[in-house]
Amino acid sequence: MAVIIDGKALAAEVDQDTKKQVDSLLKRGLEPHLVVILVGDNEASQIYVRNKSRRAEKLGIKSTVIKLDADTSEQDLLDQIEKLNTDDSVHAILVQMPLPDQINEFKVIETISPKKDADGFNPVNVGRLSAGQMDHTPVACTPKGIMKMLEKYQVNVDGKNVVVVGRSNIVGKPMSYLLLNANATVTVAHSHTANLKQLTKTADILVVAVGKTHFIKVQDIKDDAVVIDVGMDRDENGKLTGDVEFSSADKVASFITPVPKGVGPMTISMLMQQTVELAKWSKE
Ligand SMILES: Nc1nc2c(c(=O)[nH]1)N[C@@H](CN(C=O)c1ccc(C(=O)N[C@@H](CCC(=O)O)C(=O)O)cc1)CN2
Repeated sequence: MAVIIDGKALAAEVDQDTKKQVDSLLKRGLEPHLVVILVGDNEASQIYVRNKSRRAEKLGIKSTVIKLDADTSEQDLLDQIEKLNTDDSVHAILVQMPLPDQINEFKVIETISPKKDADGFNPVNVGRLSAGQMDHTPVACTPKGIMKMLEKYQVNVDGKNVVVVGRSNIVGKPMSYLLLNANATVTVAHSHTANLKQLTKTADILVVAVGKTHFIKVQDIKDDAVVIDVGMDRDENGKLTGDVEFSSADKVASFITPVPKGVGPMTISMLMQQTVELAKWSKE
């Protein structure tokens, strides 16, 4: 039976450390400030944004939520971001994804100052990450949280064959760069990959981020593989499930993340940690 990687417990540990750092910054007169922009009324996004601002409050981080109507124009959103870029009291800016169709996601990400890029999605920061320049570089929070999990559970990635299934800008691509920077041999698979399930079966570490309930089953996993499930899907009964069929996968894996309480909780904790880092870097 696999060891279950407890994302909720680890997130609480990260938060404790973040709180200590916030307390010490507050003593020096620096109040980290995160601004989250939510466009529209996507139900899940509203919950995530609420959770982000509650967590920030709990840790002593100032958080401001800007809510914009679903029909907000791209230009209005870009203008709003430009204003925040020049506001010295703001250290971190995040635009909640997904965005309504009339708004070009890339233009939005490109407009956020790389120095205030809470999500690490700006192309300058993605470029730095891909070049292995990790110092003072914000990184996408979900992959960053996964690296933290692997470290905590002493999973050595150096020289391991890692297969990342999914090539999104939020998870798959930054995940592959982080693993490559840590000396893993990384293959990124996606919907056009030939013989995908044969490939996943070769992975020492398998990261799955495809958004399809139980896409990976026990027969697709190598014995003793480490399985990281980034999926957050709903099954036919509306129950939250992952991309991996946990009930069978945990019989062959050495380590596995559950859904919920696996990768998800780490995302917000890493966001809080990154907000504090951006505040610190702004004074260096
Ligand atoms: N600008 C961004 N937008 C989005 C991101 C992101 O990192 N930056 N990621 C996701 C949503 N997300 C944070 O924004 C997020 C999703 C899920 C969780 C989480 O803790 N999940 C829980 C279960 C929650 C539930 O019951 O529904 C878990 O897995 O245990 C945190 C953050 C897309 N947009």
